[in-house]
Amino acid sequence: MKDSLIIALDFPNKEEVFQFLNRFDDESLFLKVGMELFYQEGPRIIQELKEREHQIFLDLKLHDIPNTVYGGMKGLAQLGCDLVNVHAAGGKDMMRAALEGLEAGTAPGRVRPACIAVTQLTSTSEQQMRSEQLIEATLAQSVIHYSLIAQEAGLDGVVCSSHEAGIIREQLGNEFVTVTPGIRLGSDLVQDQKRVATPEQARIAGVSAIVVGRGITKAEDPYRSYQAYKQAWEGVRA
Ligand SMILES: O=C(O)c1cc(=O)[nH]c(=O)n1[C@@H]1O[C@H](COP(=O)(O)O)[C@@H](O)[C@H]1O
Repeated sequence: MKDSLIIALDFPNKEEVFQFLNRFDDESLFLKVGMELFYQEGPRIIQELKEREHQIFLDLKLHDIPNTVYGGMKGLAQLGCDLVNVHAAGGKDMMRAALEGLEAGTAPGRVRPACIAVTQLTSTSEQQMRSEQLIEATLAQSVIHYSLIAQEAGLDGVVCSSHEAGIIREQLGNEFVTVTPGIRLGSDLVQDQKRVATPEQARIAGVSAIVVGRGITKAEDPYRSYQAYKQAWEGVRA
């Protein structure tokens, strides 16, 4: 996952997905399947993308009681995805159960999917967090706290914004991965995101992998836009 640019396939059906992917020839990509696509196409979409040699982040953000998350993750592990996620707000016991489920569902001899925890969504501002979640700490403190409990639960890393990635790396070490959505090139619209950064800023912050959706998928020329993001992401060394 290190240094990856993950493309968020936020499409309503697989026809649009494959139309989009046809522009990439045989390039092997890191693709994120989220709830929009998965709820329509189901587990088969993962299999079809894996058959084309892509790496898959299945982003279903599980958040439920430990027993339910255990069962959910046991099933997801059998799909052969590379990365899955939960909400850290579900708590340490839930995150431990997620890992146990993944281990139970991974076939012998196979590597279990990596598991990361969403801290504070990149569409959440500090003001919103305070007024809606009644958290009095700063947004960065909340993200670091969630990262700490995710690490204590044994998870592989977190989803956060590039703004918090540097301090997480400093406090929790280089092995603990940070995956950051909310990535925009200078000229792109911010839309519903609140904590955004450019690929260059993400690289300088020491982010492990960036997630880009609409900046590529909704661009007039998606392949060209992908190249522009990739160049910005790969062109800067921390
Ligand atoms: O877990 C995620 O992937 C995620 C977490 C988060 O805090 N913010 C966030 O935007 N995402 C996802 O990352 C993608 C960002 O898409 P764009 O804003 O279109 O680049 C979407 O698919 C979101 O579901």
